[in-house]
Amino acid sequence: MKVGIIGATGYGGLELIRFLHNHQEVEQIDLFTSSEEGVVFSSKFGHLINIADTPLQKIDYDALEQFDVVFTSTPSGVTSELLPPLIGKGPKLIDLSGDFRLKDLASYEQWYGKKAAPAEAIAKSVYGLTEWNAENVRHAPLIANPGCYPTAVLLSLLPLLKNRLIDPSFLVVDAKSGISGAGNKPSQATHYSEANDNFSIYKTNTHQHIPEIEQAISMFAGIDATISFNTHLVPMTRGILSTAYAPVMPGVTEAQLVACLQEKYEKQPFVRIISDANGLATNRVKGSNYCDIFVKVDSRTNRATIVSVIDNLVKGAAGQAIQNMNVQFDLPQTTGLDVVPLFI
Ligand SMILES: NC(=O)C1=CN([C@@H]2O[C@H](COP(=O)(O)OP(=O)(O)OC[C@H]3O[C@@H](n4cnc5c(N)ncnc54)[C@H](OP(=O)(O)O)[C@@H]3O)[C@@H](O)[C@H]2O)C=CC1
Ligand SMILES: CC(=O)N[C@@H](CCC(=O)OP(=O)(O)O)C(=O)O
Repeated sequence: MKVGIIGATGYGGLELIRFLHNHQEVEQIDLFTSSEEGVVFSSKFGHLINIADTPLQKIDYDALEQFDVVFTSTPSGVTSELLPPLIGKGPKLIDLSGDFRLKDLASYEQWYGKKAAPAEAIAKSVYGLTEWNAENVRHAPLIANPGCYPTAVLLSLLPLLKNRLIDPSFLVVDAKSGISGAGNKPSQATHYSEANDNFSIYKTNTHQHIPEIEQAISMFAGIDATISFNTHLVPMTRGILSTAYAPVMPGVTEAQLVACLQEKYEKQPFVRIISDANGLATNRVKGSNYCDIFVKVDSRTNRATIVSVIDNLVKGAAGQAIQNMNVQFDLPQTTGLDVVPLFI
């Protein structure tokens, strides 16, 4: 397979290269840039010497049409303009940004504060939450790869919501992310002296992933839910830990919640249901495509505590994107992604 990556110099792009390099069906990886044409990639990223010694190429439609797959890992507002002319032209398109996730254009413009992609292009995109949408992913010309937080939140909540085991009218999600979630562009919030030894809430009640999570709950669980969702910055590089709270439906036991999650994911290679929360931490999945999930009912409040962890750059971005590529090319989902988490 011949693969192109636009946004290769970003964190998502670097993770795509790391996994695609070890993917046995990928024989060529070309790297594209909007700002550093001609720069030899390994001269910029020394850890890739003898691995990616090719020059960065200018983004060019004729060149892009020759690939089997084009990944885009660019800031929001870029692919809404860049990708529509390429849809159906040859390569499968897998977009890591939020530009094609929301089916409602007004919602995108409200939450992202940017102009939405053309309606016809959005209509052709398929939401790439692999464990829930593989059949549609297989045939899609354009995959909207899910956001990092929505991946962690949805994988843990959807089975319980779909089976009506928890009450969707009171869903509270408290999520925390490592700093690489903000990408490679420095900012005040990610400045070492302000992020290190600190813990902060951000985008309070206004995070752009709220409509994405609500849309997916409607799409996959058939429920119109309104969630409380907040995000926090943790002084670590990678990882997301999401803690959700929801009332348990009358008569439902903890054992039923666990069984529901186990049944949904028993044949899915990347989702693991954990029986003991002790040790449930981002380092269990660091560098890997795993999502680990734990559920426990608080018998005093009759509310369930539902916890999930992912690596934001892998299952939350590049790993899931390659998992979707594997589905599209009828390869085992684990191809190129079968790595042991780093842990330390
Ligand atoms: N970081 C994460 O954990 C996650 C990120 N995402 C999403 O994935 C996308 C990429 O994220 P991330 O890798 O962190 O971002 P980065 O900021 O690290 O990298 C983005 C890259 O996009 C390229 N770029 C910037 N502007 C343009 C443009 N106008 N046209 C083409 N390319 C451009 C840049 O490369 P160059 O200058 O060489 O063109 C840059 O290196 C974002 O939309 C992000 O929201 C999704 C899930 C998780
Ligand atoms: C820590 C941090 O800043 N994380 C980013 C993740 C953004 C992201 O992944 O953006 P899209 O999915 O919307 O493209 C954030 O919370 O906005």
